[in-house]
Amino acid sequence: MIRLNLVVQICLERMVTPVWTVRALSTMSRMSSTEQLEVKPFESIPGPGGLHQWPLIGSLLNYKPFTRFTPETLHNFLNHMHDKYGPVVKLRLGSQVVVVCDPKDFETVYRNEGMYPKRTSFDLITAYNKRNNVEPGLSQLQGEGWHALRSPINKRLMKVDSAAHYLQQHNQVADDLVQILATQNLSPEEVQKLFFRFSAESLAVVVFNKRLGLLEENPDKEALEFLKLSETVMSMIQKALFGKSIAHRWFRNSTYLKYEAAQNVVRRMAISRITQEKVKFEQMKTSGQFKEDHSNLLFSLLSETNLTIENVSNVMISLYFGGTESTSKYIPVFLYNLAKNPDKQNILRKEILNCMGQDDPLTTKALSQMPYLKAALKESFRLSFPSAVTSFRILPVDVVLGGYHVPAGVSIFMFGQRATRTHFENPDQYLPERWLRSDDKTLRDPAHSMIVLPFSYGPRNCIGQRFAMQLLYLAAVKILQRLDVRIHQDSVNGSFIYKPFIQAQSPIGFKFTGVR
Ligand code: HEM
Repeated sequence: MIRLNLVVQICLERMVTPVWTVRALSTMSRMSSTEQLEVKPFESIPGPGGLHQWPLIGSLLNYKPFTRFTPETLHNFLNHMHDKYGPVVKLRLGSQVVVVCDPKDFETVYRNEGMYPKRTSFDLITAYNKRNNVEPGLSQLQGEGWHALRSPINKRLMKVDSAAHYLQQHNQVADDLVQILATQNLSPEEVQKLFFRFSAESLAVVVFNKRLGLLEENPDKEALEFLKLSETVMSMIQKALFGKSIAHRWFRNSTYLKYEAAQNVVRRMAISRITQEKVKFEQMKTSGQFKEDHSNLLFSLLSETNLTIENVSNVMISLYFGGTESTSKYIPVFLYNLAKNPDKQNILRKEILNCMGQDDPLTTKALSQMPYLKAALKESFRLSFPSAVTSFRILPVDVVLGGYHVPAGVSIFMFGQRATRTHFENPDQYLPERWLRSDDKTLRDPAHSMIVLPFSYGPRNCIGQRFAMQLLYLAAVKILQRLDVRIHQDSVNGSFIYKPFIQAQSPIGFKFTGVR
């Protein structure tokens, strides 16, 4: 029972897509009539049989004490399944799911997801919304309702320069982060918390139009309260996601009550801040100071006449929660790959110092001159994928995956992590060079564009990816500009788990020393 919940959810929220890898899907060839004749029936997809296919028990049998796997090592379990059964596997993971690991199959799934791609929503949030009469946010909605909310945000957030509007303020937040790392001797746990504060502070600039002061020596009481409650909200979602709470669906258990109490206050605080900004916005409009250029996300959404304060607040809360945990967890992973590979770190630092010196802020111009930085992050995504499964979809139509017929309505997991190993030479090495273009403009190590999709793909991909990339670039650039990053010998050695985003099994022991 416990695992059931986990299973469906585990993968659904972290599917990943970078702007740079997207290739036109129209290149996918249609199947010939001979190939269609060879399609094997759904029933013949290999996978564990017998009790393993039973609705409830089947899911439980995947994990400890029946196997060596846990929900946090789902990626290892899925690898084990593919080793045993091949590239298409049928499993019980909550419901019956089909897991695929061939990028050609990912392409087929994305190509057939339709206008309103479907992903299961978080049941804890759904329960809260229903009981409190709160309108669902982006990640909870499906169908036309999802599309109606996503469209106005999409046109703003997915613009090439959507994050750049906040770059100056984000530089300041990153400077504060580096100052703390350079001057304070923090424990691995404190460094991890610091990255959380960095992400929360940076996203607050976007969703509330102002800094909260979380990196100050003595942050203000309300800001700290907001941070603490945000942490409670996220840890309760995590608990429900991992099957440690299931009863919240039917009654207010302790996980639900903690979530509800924290979420009520977070919502109140968010609505109050956004209402204050609305007043400011109205004044700017009256005095003719407001320019309809969509670059300030909050003002721009407040200017939409069909969105209420409640709608705008819901969107902003979705962005804040969608972005803080994911980004803060990935910063140390990226740094870990650079710290473990000092030669690559030095190449990157050289590029940074060539483009912007030791004290300058990161600008869009400098960013455009840093191919190694982009390759370094992409290679980090390949080697240390942010989520156990790239993406998860329930399709509206039948498809053929790996030669098997998969009917509409079946849950499909796209297990990109396996592809990030099988499609590359020296897959366990951190080699940013594999993404650099050589003189003849061909990739040195060409790979299918559907393999490394940290933000998933298509109309339901990660809406905050430009912000995530900006913060990851900034954290790396600003830190390497001033500091050399190493790992304490006794610290983690590449052992990562997923909760639901990647994180080191225990906080990484970084050593930061000045490079001046
Ligand atoms: C390293 C950081 C991040 C990773 C790896 C990540 C990954 C993902 C993935 C994989 C999805 C599901 C996409 C799909 O099903 O196709 C998603 C959805 C989402 N992400 Fe992110 N994300 C990150 C940062 C952010 C940030 C910074 C924000 C906000 C500013 C954000 C907001 C959201 C929202 C609101 C959704 C739901 C979109 C929808 O259902 O329409 N994420 N993210």
